[in-house]
Amino acid sequence: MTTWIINAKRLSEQNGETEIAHVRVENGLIAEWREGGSLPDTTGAEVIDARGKLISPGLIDMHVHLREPGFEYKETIASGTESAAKGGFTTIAPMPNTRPVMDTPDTIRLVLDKAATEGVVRVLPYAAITKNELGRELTDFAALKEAGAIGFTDDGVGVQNAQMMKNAMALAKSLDMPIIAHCEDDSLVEGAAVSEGEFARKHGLKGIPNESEAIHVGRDILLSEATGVHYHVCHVSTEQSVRLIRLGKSVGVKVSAEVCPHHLLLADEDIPDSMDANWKMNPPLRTPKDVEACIQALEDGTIDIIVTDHAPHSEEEKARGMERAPFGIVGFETAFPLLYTKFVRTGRWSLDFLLRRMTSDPAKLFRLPYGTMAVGAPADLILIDLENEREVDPAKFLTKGRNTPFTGWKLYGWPALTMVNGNVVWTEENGINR
Ligand SMILES: NC(=O)N[C@@H](CC(=O)O)C(=O)O
Ligand SMILES: [Zn+2]
Ligand SMILES: [Zn+2]
Repeated sequence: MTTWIINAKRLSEQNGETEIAHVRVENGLIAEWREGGSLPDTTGAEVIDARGKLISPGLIDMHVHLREPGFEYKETIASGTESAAKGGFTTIAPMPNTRPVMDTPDTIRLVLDKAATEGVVRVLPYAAITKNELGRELTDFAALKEAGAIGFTDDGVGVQNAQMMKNAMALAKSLDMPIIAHCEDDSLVEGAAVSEGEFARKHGLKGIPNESEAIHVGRDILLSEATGVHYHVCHVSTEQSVRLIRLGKSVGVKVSAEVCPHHLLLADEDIPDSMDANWKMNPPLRTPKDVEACIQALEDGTIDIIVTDHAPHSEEEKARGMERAPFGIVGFETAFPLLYTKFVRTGRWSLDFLLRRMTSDPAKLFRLPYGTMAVGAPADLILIDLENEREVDPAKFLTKGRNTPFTGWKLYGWPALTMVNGNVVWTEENGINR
């Protein structure tokens, strides 16, 4: 089947300017690009008129929670991938903290099968480092890799024991697989819900200190140096972590890192006094100094990629209040508009920079054949409307989660069409297309 997307705005690789381009998609692959004003011959093809919207490789999100199996009331593979498609994501990597935990080949296969039959975007699952994410016994890495896992992580909790982490890294290295780490030292956290700082002091709450994250980052960089594994730090939120990752990179350790939109845009002092638990996530919102450190780290390449850490929870769970509600906020349907509006439209970043950190950079880091619009590549393409301002309205989300601190924010940069493997899976006009 042939599809032409005509009259799209494309960023030029040479100078970052935009130019009008037309792309032919053939059998799921990008087949041909034409530049300029004159239209190609589209006889016999399906034609999508982009009407000047931006065309980009589909976004790639290497840290998400789809909740299936086990927590279908929070999200399913169907609802989560639909939400991803609406957010412009064509490839997503779900975390294994499901029920059961994705710690066996069968669970990995179940997720892949469900994604193939019920999902609308590409799903690349991680498997757990330890059985049931309890930190006691390693999973069968070789069998999990064989089943289709793309890396190992106990996201949701930190691996508390250094020897366990070192063994995991050595085994992952022998299989040429990455270790992805949620960095959190439990002994320093002790049931706190928000960061140690302004907000915690004002409300007399126990705080999560910055060191609880950075201690694991520092430990694991040393273990990565010792084992040679590709070690990837989840959701960096502190200036201290940034400093350690920068140091690790400077001495040649294979360390990489990711950051979430909320840690680039919000600080603990922004949390409303109403103690709305839609502002509760792990790691917590830190100080403005940490926020600026994360932004600069992303800019200078210390932090490699942007992820959402899309973490849906039910309204009932989030209504339990700041101290009792679970950690996490949804992310797919606000990520690009937030960053485009707050960093590109304000002039701090180029559009090219933002897109690279959400497309080609994650693809390169995890050696995936996506995140590119080169001829021959899978046609994972999105159209983005850069001109129209719209308000964030959780009632319109496709995710089951309504847990976002960004309700009411007025943003630009809304995805308008998402194509995966040459199939249009979502459009703004007609919604999901299976
Ligand atoms: N980020 C969160 O606040 N929550 C995540 C777990 C995690 O990413 O650590 C979740 O599974 O809900
Ligand atoms: Zn985590
Ligand atoms: Zn997570």
